Amino acid sequence: STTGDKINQVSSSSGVVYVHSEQLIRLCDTLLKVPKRAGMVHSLLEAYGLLQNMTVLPPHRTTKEDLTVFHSQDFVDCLERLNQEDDSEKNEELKQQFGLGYDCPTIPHVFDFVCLAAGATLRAAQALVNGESRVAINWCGGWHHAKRDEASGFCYVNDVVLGILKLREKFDRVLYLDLDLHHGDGVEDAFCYTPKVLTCSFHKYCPGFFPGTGSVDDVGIGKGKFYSVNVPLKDGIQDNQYFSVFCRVVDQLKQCYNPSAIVVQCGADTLADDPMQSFNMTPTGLARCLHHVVSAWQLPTLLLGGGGYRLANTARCWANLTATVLGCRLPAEIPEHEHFLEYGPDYQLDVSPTHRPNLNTDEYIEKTIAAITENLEKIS
Ligand SMILES: CN(c1ccc(C(=O)NO)cc1)S(=O)(=O)c1ccc(-c2ccccn2)s1
Ligand SMILES: [Zn+2]
Repeated sequence: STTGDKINQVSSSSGVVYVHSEQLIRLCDTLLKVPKRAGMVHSLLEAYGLLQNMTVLPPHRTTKEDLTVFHSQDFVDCLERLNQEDDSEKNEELKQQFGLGYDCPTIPHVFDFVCLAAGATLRAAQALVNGESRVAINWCGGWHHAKRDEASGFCYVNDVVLGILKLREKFDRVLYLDLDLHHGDGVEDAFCYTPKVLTCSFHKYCPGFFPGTGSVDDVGIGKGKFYSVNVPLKDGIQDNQYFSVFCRVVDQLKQCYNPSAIVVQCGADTLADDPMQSFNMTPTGLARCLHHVVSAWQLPTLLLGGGGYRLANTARCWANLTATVLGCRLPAEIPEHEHFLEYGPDYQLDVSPTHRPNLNTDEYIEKTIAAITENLEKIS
């Protein structure tokens, strides 16, 4: 019947995998810096009817072996030991050793969280490797600061590195784009010696701002030299200027690196009104950037979450990005659903920029892009 055809037509044509499970949401909702955010994101996607257009798959339950593909055995053993909430003295010293102190306090069931968050990114990457879809999404991933043997910057596991290593089983050259407000240091460090993964991070860069790395002169090492790209920006940047910088950089990367797959970390702490009070972006601005690479390039694409501390705005942003890759428009009114009241007082999908000075002068932007262009000439 035509109805049946229409339903088949929608699911097969979108070719988007969305990794989800109630347990994944439950564990992510316990994260101290983004409490309940995972549940808000998922229920907004559901309220907008976006889940019907995607293939929803459960995360892999990763084993310790899956995690030690990148992380050290000692670090993974420590996370497993801390899984039961246990604040005994002997653990205090152990925690310090693995960065589980200040920014990354141990949450209950931290090992269960790590296994499912990484497992969701690995299942998404596997879908691209298997050819099950062209786009795969894990909004519970994108923890880009975690190091091989240390938690850092609210990140307990580097699911991004694990996902990229999974993609490398099939794709020769992986381009990593990090749109989070913060430098994607953990991912850059993991791949700074190899030309097989080109990491490109757009982030706030100024004295004293976490993590402090990611200057334009930070280009990678050895065989990886010029395969780390950094786009350091100042406070107050808005949609149009960001989109212009974004296109001028990524179009060069497409041309001179010719990636076979891309990974985009879509951290939403760049949005206007985020508690980080830094950039002045809107979900529409980020969606234009994503559309430029995902829809125009038609490459296997892995989309991940990240920062974003105004929780309703982060949900608005990732719903917008999900609709963008599905090619469908969302009504401007937030639909009635469990978390509806969190979207007051306007209950609108879009977020407006605030009135804040933009410190990114045209001269600064031109100088930065010129330096990046000069570096990229070395790999053309
Ligand atoms: C540990 N830090 C990070 C690390 C990573 C991020 C991040 O989002 N990375 O993508 C943000 C802050 S930090 O030292 O800058 C901060 C800790 C707490 C911060 C805070 C908390 C509330 C409002 C504003 N800032 S910033
Ligand atoms: Zn961030």
